[in-house]
Amino acid sequence: MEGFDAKCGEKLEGVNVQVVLRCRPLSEEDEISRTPTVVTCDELKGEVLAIQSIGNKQTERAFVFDKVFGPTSQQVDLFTQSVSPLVSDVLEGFHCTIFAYGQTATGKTYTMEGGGKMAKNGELHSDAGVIQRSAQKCFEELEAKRAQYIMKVSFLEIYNEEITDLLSSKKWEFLDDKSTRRITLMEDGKGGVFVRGMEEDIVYSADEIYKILENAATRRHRTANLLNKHSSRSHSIFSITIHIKDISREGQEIIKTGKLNLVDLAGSVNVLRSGAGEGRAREAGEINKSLLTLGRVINALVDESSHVPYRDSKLTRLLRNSLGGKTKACIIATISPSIHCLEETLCTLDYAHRARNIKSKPEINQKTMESTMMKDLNYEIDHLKKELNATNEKNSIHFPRDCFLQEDEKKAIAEKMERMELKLKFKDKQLIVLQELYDSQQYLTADLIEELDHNQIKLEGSEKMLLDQEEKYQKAKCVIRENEHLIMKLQHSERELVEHAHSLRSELEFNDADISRLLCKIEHKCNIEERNQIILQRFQSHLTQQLHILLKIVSTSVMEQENQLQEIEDEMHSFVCGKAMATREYKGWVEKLKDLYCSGITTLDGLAGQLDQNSQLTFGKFYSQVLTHSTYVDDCLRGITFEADNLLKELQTDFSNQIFKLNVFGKLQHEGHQRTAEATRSISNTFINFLHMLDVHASRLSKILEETQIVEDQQLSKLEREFEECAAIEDKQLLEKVVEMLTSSNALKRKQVQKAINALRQNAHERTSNLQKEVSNTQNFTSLIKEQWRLYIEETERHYLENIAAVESRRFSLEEGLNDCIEKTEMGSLLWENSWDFTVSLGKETIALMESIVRNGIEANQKIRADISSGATTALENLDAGIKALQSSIDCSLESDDDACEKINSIIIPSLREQLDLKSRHCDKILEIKECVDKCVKHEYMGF
Ligand SMILES: Nc1ncnc2c1ncn2[C@@H]1O[C@H](COP(=O)(O)OP(=O)(O)OP(=O)(O)O)[C@@H](O)[C@H]1O
Repeated sequence: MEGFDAKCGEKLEGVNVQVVLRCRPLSEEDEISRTPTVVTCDELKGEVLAIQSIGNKQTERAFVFDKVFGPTSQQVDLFTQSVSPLVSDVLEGFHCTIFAYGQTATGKTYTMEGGGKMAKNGELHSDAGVIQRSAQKCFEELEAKRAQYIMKVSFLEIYNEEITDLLSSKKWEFLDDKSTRRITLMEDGKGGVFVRGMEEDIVYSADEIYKILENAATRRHRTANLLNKHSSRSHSIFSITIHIKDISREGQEIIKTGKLNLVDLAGSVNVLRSGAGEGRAREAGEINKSLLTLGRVINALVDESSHVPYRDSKLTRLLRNSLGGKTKACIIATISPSIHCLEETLCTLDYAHRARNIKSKPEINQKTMESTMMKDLNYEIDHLKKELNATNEKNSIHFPRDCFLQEDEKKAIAEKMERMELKLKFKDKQLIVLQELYDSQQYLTADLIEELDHNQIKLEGSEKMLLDQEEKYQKAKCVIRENEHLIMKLQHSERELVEHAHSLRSELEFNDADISRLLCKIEHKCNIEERNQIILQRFQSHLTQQLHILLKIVSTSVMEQENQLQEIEDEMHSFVCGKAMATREYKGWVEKLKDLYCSGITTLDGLAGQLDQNSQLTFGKFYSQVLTHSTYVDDCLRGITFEADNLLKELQTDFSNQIFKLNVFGKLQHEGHQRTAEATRSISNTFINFLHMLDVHASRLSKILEETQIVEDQQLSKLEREFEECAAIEDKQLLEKVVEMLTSSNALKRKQVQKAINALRQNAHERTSNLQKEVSNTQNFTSLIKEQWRLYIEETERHYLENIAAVESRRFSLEEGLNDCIEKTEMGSLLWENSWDFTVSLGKETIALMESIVRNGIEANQKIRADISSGATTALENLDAGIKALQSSIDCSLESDDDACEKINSIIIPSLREQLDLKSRHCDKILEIKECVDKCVKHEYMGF
């Protein structure tokens, strides 16, 4: 039908595509959940307002369309106002297309096919869609005009860029055989396309169309269940073609051909939001491809671009004439008022609004009967054959009733039928020949497919080998990982050993620090002893000084006594001289007194000498004791120092031995590490080489595979191309030179196919031998690497055992050395404890001795003091007795002696006072010495 001669058609000026908008009501769920609406429809103005919230702002976007149908609009309203005029145009000979475009579930199918409820008693249901209503209108109008017509319908579905004929009843029985079910688009050689293998049903009433729709719906339902198909993801095209016989103004018989395409497009759902999985994404992608291409076609048409990408999808190829061509087009854009669909709604509104700018140049398709019959005969043969088959099946011939209204026409048609039957027989023969050709082609194709399968199997074998290699590679990787793990463990144990050695070293250092602390203590002790010596020396000097002072005081006192006695003697001498006469008789008494005094003084002198002697003796004892003590301490310290020195020297020697051993051990460890590192480095190099080789082989393999694929693809596509070309050429020429062409074509094809097969075999053979070579290379290399790896493992194990033995022996010797150290340290500490006890006991003994010495000295001094006191008392008593005797002798004699007596008294009293003073000073000094000794001994020496 695309092949009508347009020159005879009426031409109209370019008209814009009509775009109507339909907004569905809210769904029940939306009503229940009180979903807000964001779309307002003004049917009178033909305007739609969409309210958009961006942030806190609300913006309204207005879109104007040719017609707007709000949520309350009915099916009949839409049909009457927008579709019905187009149906009238179809009956005038125009080609018209109605697209339903919009988001999923916005009512495209509802608008086109209705709500599923069919007509009852010839009355359409209020839910009936555009298809039913159009069909009804066509029949009603044609019947009303009593026109002669033939009406045919076709129903196609495009899903994943594959076309399915929804009318082909036979084919639906072989759902598994995809090749029989799918039909293809072919170029008609005049710039148009036709659907090869598509069935067109001749219909005589609207009811038949309803039935067809019902059947197609059932089939689609079955397909949906079998292939997980859904109307949302497929495009459907329902076409009604009407050939109407008419009389032109010039009185010529003409045939007008009107066609109405009713297109229910796939839902324009956002692919990303659809949650499509891998398979679904492909589906969505393909649908998107069709929709995108439709969008691009619309854009190109709006922009009046030089290239319109009709060929990019099957949908646009099929509907090429419907947009921007000679067809009148109407787009019914469907939207939902729900806020949840706002984004898609805005897209639909933009898309539809833009489509309003598309212009097309509709033409009436009408031809004279003769030319139509002549020119379309070839095209009609196929269809007539089908019609004949259909009528044969029903055992009668069906033509529209109106075709038989006149006898002339009946005769003409009968003649025509005869002619056509003859032609049909001829065509049948041609068809048989063609069928044979087709069968031979099928065999060839089957052979080729078999060859391809064979190659595929080989390819799969190669892939399997590659997978095996990959598996081996993975295993080798695992072994490497295990060995790495082993090496890491070894390194870990080595680290632990080093840490242990460090801890031992730190313990030794700690012991060293202990020993140095002990040395410090010894030094401190020496210092204390030195200080004690100094204190003792100071005490000694102080005591000597005090004793000197005491001696001095005693000698001064003796001198003073002598002076005083001298004075007394002088006085007495003068007294004696002055009073020689008067005192002669008392001379004896004085002589006696003098003797008494002399004896007292002598006693005192002896006592003082005794004191001096006693002090010197005490001092000598004390000094000798101090000397003995200091000699003891010196000897003791010297012995201890000697012992400590020896001990320290031994310890130092031990330490240096240990350090030497540690150094040796560290060196050995270092060497072991180096050995391990070198071995690891060598093995890693080997493995890197191995991996590199594997990479090289793998890349070579993939390259070979790629080359094979490319070559095979090229050859196959070349073969396909050649076949296509050949088929196309044959299609054209077969009608004229079927026999010659068949022969030459068969020979040519055989030759080409043979050539291609030979080339394929050759290539496959070459690739297989290459692959085998590569695989044997890889195997050799892998076995080499395995051997190297085994050697490496053995060497590593040997090193590991050696290292462990070395570490064990070093550890043992270190332990021994340390035990030695510990024993010596314990001995040292025992020695120090003994020396400390000895020093303490020595100190205690010395203190006790000194105390006893000092106590004896004090006692002796006290005794001397008591003796002196008793001596002095005796002397005083004797003096008192002498004086009393003298007084009693002179009391009654000489008053003049009073002066002499007073003078003597004046000398004697100060002398007595001085004596008392001397006595008290002597006592004080003794006390001072005692205090000083106490202080020295208790506070400074004993350290209280
Ligand atoms: N204008 C309307 N009035 C009443 N019901 C409607 C209307 N539009 C759509 N519906 C209902 O909404 C549901 C979905 O509609 P429909 O299947 O026609 O959507 P669709 O756009 O064809 O979806 P898809 O793209 O998935 O094929 C149906 O149950 C239909 O009855």
